[in-house]
Formats: sequence, C-alpha cells, structure tokens
Amino acid sequence: MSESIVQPTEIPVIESVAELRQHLQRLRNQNRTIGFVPTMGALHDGHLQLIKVARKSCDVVVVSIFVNPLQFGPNEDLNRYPRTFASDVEQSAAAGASIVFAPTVPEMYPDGFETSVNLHRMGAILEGASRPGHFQGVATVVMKLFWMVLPDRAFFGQKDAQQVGVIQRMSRDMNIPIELIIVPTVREADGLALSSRNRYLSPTERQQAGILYQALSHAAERFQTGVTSADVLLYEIREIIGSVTLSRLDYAEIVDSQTFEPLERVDRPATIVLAVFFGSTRLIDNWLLTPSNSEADRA
Ligand SMILES: Nc1ncnc2c1ncn2[C@@H]1O[C@H](COP(=O)(O)OP(=O)(O)OP(=O)(O)O)[C@@H](O)[C@H]1O
Ligand SMILES: CC(C)(CO)[C@@H](O)C(=O)[O-]
Ligand code: BAL
Repeated sequence: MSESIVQPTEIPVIESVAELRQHLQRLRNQNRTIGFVPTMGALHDGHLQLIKVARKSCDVVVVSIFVNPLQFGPNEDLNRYPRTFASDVEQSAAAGASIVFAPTVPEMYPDGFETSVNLHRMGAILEGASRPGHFQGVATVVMKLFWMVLPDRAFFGQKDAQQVGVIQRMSRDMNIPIELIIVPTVREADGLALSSRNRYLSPTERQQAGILYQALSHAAERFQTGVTSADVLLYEIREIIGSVTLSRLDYAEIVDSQTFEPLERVDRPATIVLAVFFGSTRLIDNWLLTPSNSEADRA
C-alpha cells in the first residue's frame, strides 16, 4: 500500500460490559485518567468537540454509542434515528477517542431488567412534559453507563440543557463521584445548533430553522440592555419564532438554570429553553442568561 495513504486510526470497539471493565481496569492500574463521552451516534462536530475537550484533560477517552430505546416515546423516532456506525468509529478515533463502547440492547437491558432512575420533578417538566418518560430513560442509561465506565470525568453538551440539569441533579442526589464537564453548543454558520436530527429537515425547513438562534440571540441582547421580565422576553421570542411559516412552537420558557423552574424575572442564572417543530422534526436550543452581581443582589 502506498505510504501516502493515511490510515484511519484504529481503536478498539467493545460490545460487552465485562470486556470493557477488564480493558479499563488495566488502564486504571496504570494510573490513567478516564474521560467519558456518552452519545447515541450519528456523530457530528458537536460530538467531536466533546471528544476533543475530553482528550485535553484525560489520558483515555471512552465514547459510547448506544441508541437508548428507553428514552424514546412510543411515537418518537427510535426506528428512524440515524445510524452511521462505521463513520462514527472513524471520526471518534480521529477526534482523540481511545475506545468505542457500543453495547447491544440485550447487553444493556437483559431479560428481566426492571430498575429505573426517576427525577420526579425536573424529569417531568418542559422536555419531560413533551416527552413523557424521556428523562427516566436518559437518567437510567447514564447511571448504568457511569457504573460500567467508572470515568473520572464525563462530558455533556450544553445543547441538551435540561439533560445537563437532570444529570447534574442525579449526580448530586446520588453522590456520584464523577466530575461533569459541560461543553458549549457547537453551531452552524447561521447559528443552528448541530443535532443529529437536523438531517430530517427539508431544504426550506433547514433555511428557516436558523430562527431559533435569531430568537435566542435577540432575547440575550434585550437582556443585556436591561430587560429582565420573562414575559417580555418570551413574547418577543414567540413573535420571532412565529415569523417563519413552517415553525410550530412547542414551548419557550425562561427557567432557573439549576432547578428548571420557570422565572418571572431574570434575577439569577437563568436559561432560555426552546423546542420548535418543523414538520415532524423537533429541534431544541437554549441560551444562558447571567445577571450581573448587582441584579442578583437586588433580587
Ligand atoms: N451542537 C452540539 N454542541 C455540543 N454538544 C452537543 C451538540 N449536539 C449534541 N451534543 C451533545 O452530544 C452528546 C450526545 O448527544 P446525542 O447523541 O443525542 O446527539 P444530538 O445531535 O443531540 O442528537 P439528537 O438529535 O438526539 O438531539 C450530548 O451530550 C449532547 O448534548
Ligand atoms: C446522554 C445520552 C447518550 C443518553 O442516551 C443521550 O441522551 C444523548 O445522546 O444526549
Ligand atoms: N440529545 C438527547 C437525546 C434525545 O433527544 O433523545
């Protein structure tokens, strides 16, 4: 073979929990720090950014690829969720992953499996209200993956803001000794957050989908100029989202960044959370609002 052809970096792809544990224990015995990036595959630059960030602070980076049936509702896109396994492994390796863990469904949920992790309040609002059972599925699989990988650090994207809140709360409530690192949202040139589901959009829907970013960045600018009323900010967000013909707002809220409870006024660290349909494709996005100390003091 010609020397000029660059070979893709080969990394182990492990399917069984027992093999993963053995492999990682050897590395842990050599005092290597382990970073963990859980994904559902169909990797894009958002995922690759998580892997690159993980690689900077950890000796070993484990990427899991598992389309978790527990977090999909009965009418959701589990069956059509994009699957691009071979290219996922190649891209993970190129971004700095050391191991891909890709369990089968029976490996993850053997016959008789019946335990789940449930966040009673935070798991039931916003995304949890629109997707009943979703966060129970996410929390359960993340808890299982944490026990399988036993990482020092785990990396999640800010794009899924409520997922971050749920995993932070679960980790605190259950005393999980894993450092959680949250990586800022990676966006397309027009501001659309990268998501595996963007590929479902028709060309016109894709063109209009930049409206989420426009609405969020408009609200962030208004907040910077002193508007702290959630009603005012949300009214303007809804107007902007409604200005494109194909959008259908699922929800827009301004919530406390830790509890995800709705706020009337942005007087503490807050998150604007949005879910918008384009046809049957549901996109989510969010923006963090941080009041200056003086505003927080006045609250
Ligand atoms: N644009 C992005 N920027 C940063 N992180 C991201 C981005 N998109 C996804 N992630 C993160 O990658 C991890 C795996 O996410 P997942 O596999 O569900 O990808 P996704 O593109 O968000 O897919 P989906 O279409 O299901 O929302 C999560 O921690 C998620 O927050
Ligand atoms: C964290 C996760 C991998 C659990 O299935 C999933 O919810 C995701 O990809 O964000
Ligand atoms: N990115 C979160 C996974 C999901 O939408 O199911």
